[in-house]
Amino acid sequence: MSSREPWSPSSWQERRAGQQPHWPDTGALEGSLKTIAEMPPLIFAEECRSLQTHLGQVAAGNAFLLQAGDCAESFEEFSADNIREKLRVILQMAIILTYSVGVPTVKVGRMAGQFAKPRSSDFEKVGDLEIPSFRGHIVNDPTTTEAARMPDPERLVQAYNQSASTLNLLRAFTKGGFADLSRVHAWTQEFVAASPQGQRYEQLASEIERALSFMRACGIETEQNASLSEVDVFTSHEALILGYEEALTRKDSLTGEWYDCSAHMLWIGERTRELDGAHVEFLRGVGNPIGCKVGPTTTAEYLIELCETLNPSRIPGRLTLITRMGADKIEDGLRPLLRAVTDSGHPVVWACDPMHGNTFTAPSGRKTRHFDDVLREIGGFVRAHRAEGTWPGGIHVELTGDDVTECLGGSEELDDTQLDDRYQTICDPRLNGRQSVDLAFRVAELIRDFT
Ligand SMILES: O=C[C@H](O)[C@H](O)COP(=O)(O)O
Ligand SMILES: C=C(OP(=O)(O)O)C(=O)O
Repeated sequence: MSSREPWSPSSWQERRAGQQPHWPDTGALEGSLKTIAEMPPLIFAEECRSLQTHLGQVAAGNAFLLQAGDCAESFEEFSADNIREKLRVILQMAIILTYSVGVPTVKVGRMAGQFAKPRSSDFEKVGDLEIPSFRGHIVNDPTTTEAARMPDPERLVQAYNQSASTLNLLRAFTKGGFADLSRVHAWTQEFVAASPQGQRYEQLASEIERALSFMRACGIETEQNASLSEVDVFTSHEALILGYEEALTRKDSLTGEWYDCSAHMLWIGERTRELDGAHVEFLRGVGNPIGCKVGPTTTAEYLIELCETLNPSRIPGRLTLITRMGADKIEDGLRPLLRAVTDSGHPVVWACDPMHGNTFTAPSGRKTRHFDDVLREIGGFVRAHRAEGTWPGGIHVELTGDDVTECLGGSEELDDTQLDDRYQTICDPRLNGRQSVDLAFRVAELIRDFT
């Protein structure tokens, strides 16, 4: 099929592209895309190859993937504090997983480019009016007026600029001392510290601190050791707006391969994963590690064809299959897929997105998810892997470092009446800092029992 046909950064344009905005002014769109095409790449190809090597370790069962961050990044909630708080919670979760499971955690943020949202409907009803749906700040504004929802190509350039600044700070934090293991206590936020999971984290942090002191007492240099003082946090987003992705696709001078330089890893969403569609066509040709969401309607035949199309050379770490079936469907739905992919010999990373199959509207009218469903989906995912003898390679979650009230449950037993307190997401509900740390401990237990 298409995987054998010639590919170019624009060959997706000959395919059907779902979920694309209806830009009203094509001249302005072309202008923005030209501007972006002349901008420097956001990432280097070599970093993508490094991530692919790490993910190859996940595929082989020797590491665990934590892919986490915002549902949709916001132009308005853009600040150093915001980036730092998100990084803090990712570092906390990663250290919990690494320490408790005993394998390296590969950290990939839904950050520095996660702006575009696919929607179930092109329109939203507001009173008697039907206005275009909000599709993420890279496209339009969430305010419920026709004018605000008009796609604006200037936003593509703003998304590029915000991604560049976010990545810049992320690199500074991860390589400049903030992520040093000796600061493990400092990653806890005040509102998390007082909670039971915050205290559990403090205990783990103290154990790590004691281990570091012990290493120093034995004469092992811990201070100048890059593997203890720096971390790699890679970036990722859904490659949804294909004009934007094409504008950032560059040929690597070292290998002659094409890379989508908007992020280290890109994924295809559940709504745009048709085998002959534009999103699969675009991503099959770039050298980045890529992901694809795997929803409850996925068949084994489809999945094998997808693997053949996206990873014909069967490179470990190239392809991550991110299941999102819902807590009730995952265990039975996943097992035949695990069997088929294993039989085909494709070396994939299996990751569990326990968020997108468990969204519902609460009586208050708020879109939400329950912490228990999130945990149940991961439990089913792990059980399916145990039954089939495969490695439950990672989790993919929507979270924020802030003290939001968007997902129900968790140790604070957040209920529907509290959702309005601090419901700040611009699209889907995210786990708050406490729920995220709690989840990391629970996942670590599940995986530790597995090994
Ligand atoms: O985040 C994912 C999707 O964009 C979102 O779940 C779609 O939501 P909708 O069903 O409200 O359009
Ligand atoms: C839209 C998303 O997920 P899905 O494609 O699985 O619905 C997402 O991860 O933001």
